[in-house]
Amino acid sequence: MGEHIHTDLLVIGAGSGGLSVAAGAVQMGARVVLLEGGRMGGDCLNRGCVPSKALIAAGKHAHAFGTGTPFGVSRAKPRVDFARASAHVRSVIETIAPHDSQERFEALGVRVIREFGRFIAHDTVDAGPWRITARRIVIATGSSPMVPPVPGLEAVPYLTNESVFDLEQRPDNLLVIGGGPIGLELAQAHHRLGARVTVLEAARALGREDPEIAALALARLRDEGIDIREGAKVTAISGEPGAITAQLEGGETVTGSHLLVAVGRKPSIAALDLERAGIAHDRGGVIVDAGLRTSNKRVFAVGDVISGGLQFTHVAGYHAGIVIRRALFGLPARARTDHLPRATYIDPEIAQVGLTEEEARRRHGVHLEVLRAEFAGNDRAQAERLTTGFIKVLAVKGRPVGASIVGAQAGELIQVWSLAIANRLKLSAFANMVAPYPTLGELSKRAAGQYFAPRLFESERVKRIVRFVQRF
Ligand SMILES: Cc1cc2nc3c(=O)[nH]c(=O)nc-3n(C[C@H](O)[C@H](O)[C@H](O)COP(=O)(O)OP(=O)(O)OC[C@H]3O[C@@H](n4cnc5c(N)ncnc54)[C@H](O)[C@@H]3O)c2cc1C
Ligand SMILES: NC(=O)c1ccc[n+]([C@@H]2O[C@H](COP(=O)([O-])OP(=O)(O)OC[C@H]3O[C@@H](n4cnc5c(N)ncnc54)[C@H](O)[C@@H]3O)[C@@H](O)[C@H]2O)c1
Repeated sequence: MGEHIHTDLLVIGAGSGGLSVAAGAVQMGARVVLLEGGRMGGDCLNRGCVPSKALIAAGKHAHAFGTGTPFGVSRAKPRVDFARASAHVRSVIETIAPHDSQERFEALGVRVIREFGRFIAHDTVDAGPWRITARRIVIATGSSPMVPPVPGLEAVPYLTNESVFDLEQRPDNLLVIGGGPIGLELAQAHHRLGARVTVLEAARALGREDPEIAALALARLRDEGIDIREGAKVTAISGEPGAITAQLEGGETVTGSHLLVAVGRKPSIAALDLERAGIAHDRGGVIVDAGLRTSNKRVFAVGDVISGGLQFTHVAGYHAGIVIRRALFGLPARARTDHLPRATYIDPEIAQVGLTEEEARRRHGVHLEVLRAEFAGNDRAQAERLTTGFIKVLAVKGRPVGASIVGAQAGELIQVWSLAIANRLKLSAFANMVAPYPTLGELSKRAAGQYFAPRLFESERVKRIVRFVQRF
């Protein structure tokens, strides 16, 4: 047995959530121990956001060879060196890695132990030869790819987000099971780098998004040549390396050289022995209250491991702030969800914050006003021929309660709406703002303007006032 460590805060997992908790807490003077059994940086850095966005960027360069004609730049067939694209992905990870590294965290004063942890008591965790007893413990163990119980799947080589970024050779014909953000981002990136891609989605692709937004995005992906099949339930898998066949309900079969499974996530809790610490959980993960506290009062959870939570890096970071306030300062901080944005980095990009139109209509009924601005009506979008897309703002009594965007830079454009919803700003805040011309950002002002236009331009009262003032 190694050392028995006593500390203020023990963080289990050094991914987006755990690193943020550890960095914040140690800089505020707490004694912090951080456990990481795998790679520092967790999924986002090593197998998630960072490699996927890097591969998408490579795909964008290849795609640009075919889109210049309207600008007077003739099309050409790109020669893609997939191994170099992979090297680019690795080098982006390596460049960012020092920020999440053991060295950096040790320099901050965190005691980093590279072992998997498991509870042995309410306040104590074993990790390799170490035993750690802590006043507060944060579970930040994240999630791993869910593998559906499809007969035959285990007998063929299949890829997940844990292996797909290690490919050195382009898959010629990629089958993707799952039409969520992981499936579609990776489908488009590989397609642009020269793969044939078929997406098999059991229900509706982009099923969480506003249906109008999903429809527009999916139409574009299909136009590009990606075969997206919805309502395509895979009932069996067979084959061998290089020729894998998915059988669909109804009997149809689809064959590809590679298979990527992207059907959602399962929480990483199996090895934690949560029962030993009296921590309630279900299939979705660790159960927490609004303050992110588990059924064990000294234990909190952040990020993907939370049951029913939103699984994004920025959400894990937001959770970290709540836990620091509660665990270190005893403040009654509570996690909100109404202001949390998300973006899916397909082209056209999709972004959402707050309620969708459907949700807003259900909650606010006749009080809901839907404000829109089309990319085609924006001068910068015209200049760049980025005219596919729109922004939809859901407004109630002069305030935004949600915004949905599809189109170029949606993830950037959503941010003013995140700011507005987080701070309960009124739409008049957008009217007061001046946006530089010509920018896509003017779309937000245009959408907000839709709220005031009928009130100003169609109001008999306003017209009477103007006529009256003009007499003097
Ligand atoms: C392909 C893909 C693309 C994505 N793209 C985006 C994106 O663009 N934007 C976005 O916001 N989100 C994205 N995500 C989601 C994002 O990666 C996660 O939401 C985020 O990583 C969650 O952070 P976390 O800290 O909860 O967990 P993780 O980052 O998974 O970290 C958990 C860590 O805990 C460690 N661990 C597990 N069990 C133990 C244990 N018992 N003891 C010690 N250590 C343990 C693991 O090794 C891991 O390092 C993407 C995910 C994937 C898979
Ligand atoms: N841009 C981003 O921020 C980003 C990118 C990737 C992932 N993520 C995060 O990771 C999470 C997981 O992503 P995901 O795409 O794996 O999951 P998801 O749950 O969002 O989508 C999975 C899809 O697979 C389908 N599916 C499930 N079982 C199936 C089956 N047997 N056959 C065919 N289809 C099936 C579902 O209907 C669903 O549409 C996301 O919810 C998100 O939080 C975020």
